[in-house]
Amino acid sequence: MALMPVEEALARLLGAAEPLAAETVPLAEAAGRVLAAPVVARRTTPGADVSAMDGYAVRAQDTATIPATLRLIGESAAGRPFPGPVEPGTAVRIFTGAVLPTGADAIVIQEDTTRAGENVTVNEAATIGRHIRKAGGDFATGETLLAPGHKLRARDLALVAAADVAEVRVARRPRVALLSTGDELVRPGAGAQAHQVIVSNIYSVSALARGAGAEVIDLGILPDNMEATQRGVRAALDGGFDVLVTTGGASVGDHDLIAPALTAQGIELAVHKIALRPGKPLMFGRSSGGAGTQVLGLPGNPVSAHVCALLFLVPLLKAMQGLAVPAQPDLRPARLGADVKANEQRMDFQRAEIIGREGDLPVVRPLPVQDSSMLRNLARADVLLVRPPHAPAASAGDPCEILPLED
Ligand SMILES: Nc1nc2c(c(=O)[nH]1)N[C@H]1C(S)=C(S)[C@@H](COP(=O)(O)OP(=O)(O)OC[C@H]3O[C@@H](n4cnc5c(N)ncnc54)[C@H](O)[C@@H]3O)O[C@H]1N2
Ligand code: MOO
Repeated sequence: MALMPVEEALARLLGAAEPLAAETVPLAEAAGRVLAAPVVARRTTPGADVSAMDGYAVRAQDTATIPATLRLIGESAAGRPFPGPVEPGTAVRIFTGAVLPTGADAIVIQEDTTRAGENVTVNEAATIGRHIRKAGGDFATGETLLAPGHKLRARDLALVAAADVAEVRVARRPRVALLSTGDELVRPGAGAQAHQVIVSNIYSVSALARGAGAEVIDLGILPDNMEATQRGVRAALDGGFDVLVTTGGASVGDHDLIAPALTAQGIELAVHKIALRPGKPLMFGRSSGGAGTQVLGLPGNPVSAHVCALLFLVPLLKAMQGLAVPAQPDLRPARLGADVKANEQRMDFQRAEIIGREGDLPVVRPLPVQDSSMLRNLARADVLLVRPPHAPAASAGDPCEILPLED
């Protein structure tokens, strides 16, 4: 059976992504949020010419012949400017960040002076503008500092604050609900027996979603019966979430109920089964009623769920917040550190380790176990080695592509 290419599935998913409404948040809560409006400076910074060093504000021409002894007439400290002008033959004691007094055109650092009471002797000639930060040298009132679609990083927050902007317009956080399915599933620490399986994939999937800016709510585990699955899915769709992520029950077995349950809720699956390993049973649809929840059905196998969340959920959440998202998986160049076999029709994301570097490129080698239920190698992997559909066999040293595992 021909499976949908990963690129097409991603294009359908991102094509259905609608931008979230904007909200205003105080700067202290804005880290990691995506701007919905530009940040425009509300002040010029520095607000005046200021000293960059501790020393003396002088007229440079007074120091043309050294040593030059000047009369101290006052002090300019940060927040307490000196009121009067610096006349010829005088100097003002000044500290880092303090406003340059009128008349002065240079700073002499204190290491280059000798102080004697009310006089200061300058031992190094000053040049005009030396150690002075000009007014507006950083930015000026009315300048656009950050554009919409920009994710606020720690350093941006300092810039926004310095621009006298106390709150920012950002995209609302996507609200994501997680629904696990499977009679065999129990919570970690709840005394799982041999025939049971511990719910693991939701922890990695929620961490990825939170890392992409979402608020995540775990709606629990549904048993493998149609009625309960229908009820659970309906309740989740009524919850007003932006995205519903289901895990498990995505494949073709008798107990794989997610696709029929979604269909019964009127959701048309725009994606169902893709040319991806791990992650073939991935499905995606959008509920037409209410909040228009996007539904992403992830396979139960925890490696498959994680890879699908990286490839699909993370870009979807970013796009909803207004971030620019590549139309294709964001692959990076690398070199093979081992021979690899020819690939079949599914794009293959193999857990791999970085074993060295060749020039700028990492050299990567697939880990020996690629089973999509095995978590130790996923945790151990440095990257995913990507093998395109129908790629021929390749040798150590050949170019290849990788997908970073953490954002
Ligand atoms: N005849 C076929 N069988 C299967 C196919 C196929 O095409 N034809 N596809 C296989 C592929 S590929 C995958 S991947 C799996 C995924 O199937 P499901 O999404 O239906 O997942 P389940 O059957 O519910 O579970 C699979 C496996 O994962 C465990 N699981 C489920 N949920 C969780 C969870 N929240 N945390 C940890 N582990 C979980 C579950 O116990 C199973 O062991 O189907 C293949 N079969
Ligand atoms: O594609 Mo499944 O995800 O092989 O394990």
